[in-house]
Amino acid sequence: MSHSLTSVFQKIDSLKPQFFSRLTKAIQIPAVSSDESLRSKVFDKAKFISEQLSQSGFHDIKMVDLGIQPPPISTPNLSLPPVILSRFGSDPSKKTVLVYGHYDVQPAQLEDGWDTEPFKLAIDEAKGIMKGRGVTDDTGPLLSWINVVDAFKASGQEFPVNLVTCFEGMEESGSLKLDELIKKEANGYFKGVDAVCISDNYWLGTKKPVLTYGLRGCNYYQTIIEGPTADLHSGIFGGVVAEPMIDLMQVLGSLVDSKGKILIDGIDEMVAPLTEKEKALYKDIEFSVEELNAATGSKTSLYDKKEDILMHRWRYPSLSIHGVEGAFSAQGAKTVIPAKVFGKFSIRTVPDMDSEKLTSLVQKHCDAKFKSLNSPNKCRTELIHDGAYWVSDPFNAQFTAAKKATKLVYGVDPDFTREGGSIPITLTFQDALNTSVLLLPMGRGDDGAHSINEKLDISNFVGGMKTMAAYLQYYSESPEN
Ligand SMILES: NCC(=O)N[C@@H](Cc1c[nH]cn1)C(=O)O
Ligand SMILES: [Zn+2]
Ligand SMILES: [Zn+2]
Repeated sequence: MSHSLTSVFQKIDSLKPQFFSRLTKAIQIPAVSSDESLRSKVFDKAKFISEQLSQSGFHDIKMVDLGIQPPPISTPNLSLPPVILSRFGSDPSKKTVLVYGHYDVQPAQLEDGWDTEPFKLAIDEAKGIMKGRGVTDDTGPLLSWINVVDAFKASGQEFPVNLVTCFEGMEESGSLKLDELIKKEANGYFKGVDAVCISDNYWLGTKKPVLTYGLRGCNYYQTIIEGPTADLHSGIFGGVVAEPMIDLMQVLGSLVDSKGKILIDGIDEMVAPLTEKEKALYKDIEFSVEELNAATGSKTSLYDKKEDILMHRWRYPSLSIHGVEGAFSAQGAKTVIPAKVFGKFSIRTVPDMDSEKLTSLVQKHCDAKFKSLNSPNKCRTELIHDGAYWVSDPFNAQFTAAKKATKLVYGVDPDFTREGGSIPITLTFQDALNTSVLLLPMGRGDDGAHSINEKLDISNFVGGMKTMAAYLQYYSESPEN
């Protein structure tokens, strides 16, 4: 290892208490982008992050206002959270790396089944884990870029690249309007960016580090069914009015079967065929059905073979039903007929699916199913947001640098994986900035992102920061862009 990286790694180890403290302060802000009542908290977290950037010596810090959130939305004139742009260094002789992350988080409540308060970071050094909403997705990795700068500075080593940050607060809600900003700033704030790195996904399993070159996209829908003008007593009106929830259950139930097969006509035809070359890639990836079962805490896998699991996570679409707004969902036994219900579902998209065509197939399917019910209620299905899939070629300078960095930190070559989740803005970065994008995950496949008891292993936090540092160093030394 080069002398400079040795001393940076030592600083990453010795600054750990400061990094814990920074993470603790960030996690306690409930920056849930999907909860309109918590929007001010998302703004508070943006402010906290900009203060951290400033304290660590970043400059040209801009809190970019993206305006008002577009519909569908319940709160009128709700402002979108700012995008935080900043720089560390502007030396024309160095390469420039843009790092993207998101500071918003998924909702979380103790009652959902968390062992500890979700918005209070629980650090268990004995077990080697930290628990809290956002710790792995994506607050921990986002702050790590700032931590890495601190470690270089404390070690007295020159920072190897110019760093540009693009941190957003709406990723968990579709990255609304970020597209426009990136296109607008491609020749402005982002001019001269050589590479984009995103740390916002996970290792496939729990042992082997990975580098990621593909993501599925996500089209998120709601089917709205309305009838009575107000919720009704089911003893008085049950059996004599058409109930929106009964209609909705049938529409939602017609979308997918229990084996995960999507029942909407025309979708299979849009999926790129599997080639022999691609098929061969799956066999060398380290993963098993046992790892999947361990991550879900159950034996509910639809497939036994590794190849089937990976293909259905990475290269085939899936449809998930998430919940119903407007319906009774609390404890107890409320005898209500909900008057207006919003059924939420999403489709993870893959090459070569077209978002607009998909939406028209989904609407056609839902309309036809509802019509077949002969209900007097009203039904419509709308797209809430969509985000593109992304698949790239992992044989370039930054993947090579990240591979070398991973080997240095973890002692093994990483697997090259795709991801079942989505980061809507990835393709926009690649196209608008005309650069390669690297996904450099920090956490493990069993971290529980979006779930209860979200965690990040301390070894992954520290190892992840060292990998980031070494990747930047090696990329800066690469003869190619
Ligand atoms: N860590 C990435 C992530 O969790 N992404 C979200 C993004 C999203 C939200 N709605 C649509 N896409 C994901 O669910 O994959
Ligand atoms: Zn994320
Ligand atoms: Zn997420």
